[in-house]
Amino acid sequence: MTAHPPALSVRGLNRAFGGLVVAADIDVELARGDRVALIGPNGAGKTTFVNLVSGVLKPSAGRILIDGEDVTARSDVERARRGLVRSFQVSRLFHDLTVREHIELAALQRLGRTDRLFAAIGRMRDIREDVDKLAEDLGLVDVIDRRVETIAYGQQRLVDIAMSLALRPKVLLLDEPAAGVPRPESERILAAIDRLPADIAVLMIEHDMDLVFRFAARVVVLAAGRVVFTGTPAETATDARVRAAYLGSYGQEGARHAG
Ligand SMILES: Nc1ncnc2c1ncn2[C@@H]1O[C@H](COP(=O)(O)OP(=O)(O)OP(=O)(O)O)[C@@H](O)[C@H]1O
Repeated sequence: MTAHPPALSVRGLNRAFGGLVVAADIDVELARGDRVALIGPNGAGKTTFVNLVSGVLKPSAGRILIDGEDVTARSDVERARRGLVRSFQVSRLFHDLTVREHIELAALQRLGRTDRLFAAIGRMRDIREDVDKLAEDLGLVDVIDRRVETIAYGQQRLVDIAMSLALRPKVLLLDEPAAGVPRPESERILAAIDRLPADIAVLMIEHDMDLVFRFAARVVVLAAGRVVFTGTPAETATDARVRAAYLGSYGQEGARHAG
C-alpha cells in the first residue's frame, strides 16, 4: 500500500506585518483524522496562521499542500474546493435566511451549483438529504426553518460548523468555535466537535485547556509567530517552554491558560 500524503502540509511559512513577525518558519503537518489544537498567547499569530493556510492572506515565503497538492498559489475558494475549509464566521451569516438555507448554500457551493439557488433545491434530493443529515448531527433540526437572526448565538456557531461540513472538508480549521458561548450551549458545540467525521483532519485554535485536553491528540504552541512546542496535551500543560512563552507575553493570565 502506498502511504497517504498528509491531509495538510505547511512548510516554512513566513509573514510579517510591517516590522512585526507573525509567522516565522512554521512547519505543521496534519494526517487524515488528526486532531490538533493550536494554542499560544494573545497576538502569537494563531488567527494569522489560519488566514495564511486558508488563503485569506498571502505568505511572504512557504508552501501549503493539501493531500500532496501544492495550493500556495490558489485562492481561498479554490483551496476550499480542494477540501481545505475554515469555519464560517457568525458575522458572515445572512440574517434573513433560515438555518436550512444556509446549509443548502454551502452544499450548493461545494457542487458549484449556486446559480440555481433555492428555487431548485427542493428537487435536488442529494442536497436535501445532506442538509437533513447535518442538521440532525449538529442538533439543529428544531430550528432548521428559522431565520438565523432569531436563534441563539451558540446555535449560530453550530450553523457555521454545519456549513463547513457541507463543503465535505478533508481539513477543517476552527477558530475558537465555542468562544463567547455560555454553557450549557457550548457543550452542544463540543459534542458536535467530538462527533466530527473521523477521517477529517481538524486544527482548532483554542484557549481553554479543558477543551484542548478533550479534543486534541497533539498540541502546537505558537509564540511570536514561531512554533515553540509540539506535544500531547499533558506534555504541553507541564512544559517549561510553554509556560515561558505565555509568561513572556502576558503574565499570569497566560500561565493560567497554559497550566
Ligand atoms: N492585518 C493586520 N495588519 C497588521 N497587524 C496585524 C494584522 N492582523 C493581525 N495583526 C497583528 O499580528 C499579531 C498576531 O495576530 P493574530 O490575530 O494572528 O494573533 P492570535 O494569536 O490569533 O491572537 P488572539 O489569541 O488574541 O486572537 C497581533 O499583534 C496583531 O495585532
